[in-house]
Amino acid sequence: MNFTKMHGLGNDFIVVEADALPGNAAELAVTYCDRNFGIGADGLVFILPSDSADAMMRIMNSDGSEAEQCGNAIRCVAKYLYDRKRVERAEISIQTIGAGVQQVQIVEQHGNGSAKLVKVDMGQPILEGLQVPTTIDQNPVVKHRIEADGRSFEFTAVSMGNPHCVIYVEDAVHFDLLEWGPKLEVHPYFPKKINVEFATVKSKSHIDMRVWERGAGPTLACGTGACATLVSSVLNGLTDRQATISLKGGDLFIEWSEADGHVYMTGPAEAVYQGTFAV
Ligand SMILES: N[C@@H](CCC[C@H](N)C(=O)O)C(=O)O
Repeated sequence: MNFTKMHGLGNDFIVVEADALPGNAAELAVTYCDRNFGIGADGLVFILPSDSADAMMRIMNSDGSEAEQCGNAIRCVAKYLYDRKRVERAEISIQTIGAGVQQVQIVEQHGNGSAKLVKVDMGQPILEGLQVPTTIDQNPVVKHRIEADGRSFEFTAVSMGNPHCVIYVEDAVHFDLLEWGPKLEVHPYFPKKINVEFATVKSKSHIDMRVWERGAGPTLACGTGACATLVSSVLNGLTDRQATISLKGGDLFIEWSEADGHVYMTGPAEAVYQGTFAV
């Protein structure tokens, strides 16, 4: 199988174009996402035919679980389709499992010649607690207390098609992600587990964020996590509706539009190399 290694801000993927999802997709993800015995990646992404969009994206986390949506991967898929002229327009539609068909735009990066950014209409966030899903019947779930291993946090729950729990801490950059991420990911509040974002608001338009991803662990960036963090920060009265989210791998620009209630994410996507692997 041919693959292209791609990343969005260091959140990296093995990207494969195929006619159908292989029956052993989960096993392939575990094998080839392994950073020592495989190619190494946070996820295995399939670009498949779609009846309702230019293409369909399906993503397996590095532990083999399937995610409903992935913000950094959708930018990579759009860039792949554009660069290979599979779609000869700057507006590309991509079908996802958890967030329907999303519109993606390839945009010029201001003041940087031919470099391109990718802007995605990530749709409306889901805020009903039971829909995120959490076990909490509230809408929205904001500043809700959660206890893990003797420590207590406050979280806000947001789904961008996939579930997120946003927690504000004093210093997200130096926060002990490896200790608290895995404990919160599997908390009983979250029937489908959860992606955990630790955030520090620097100003009304700037947030530092670090992420522990469901099924992948600590990654350098999370697009849906950045969207969830901005939505949470607006709900908590901490920021404006537009902000730069600084992740370990770089910055994403996120806007929660007042006009249509959709979240828009803008950031880079890069291809690194190509290869083949055995199925
Ligand atoms: N890195 C992603 C999210 C990937 C899926 C996630 N681990 C999940 O299981 O929901 C992003 O950029 O959004």
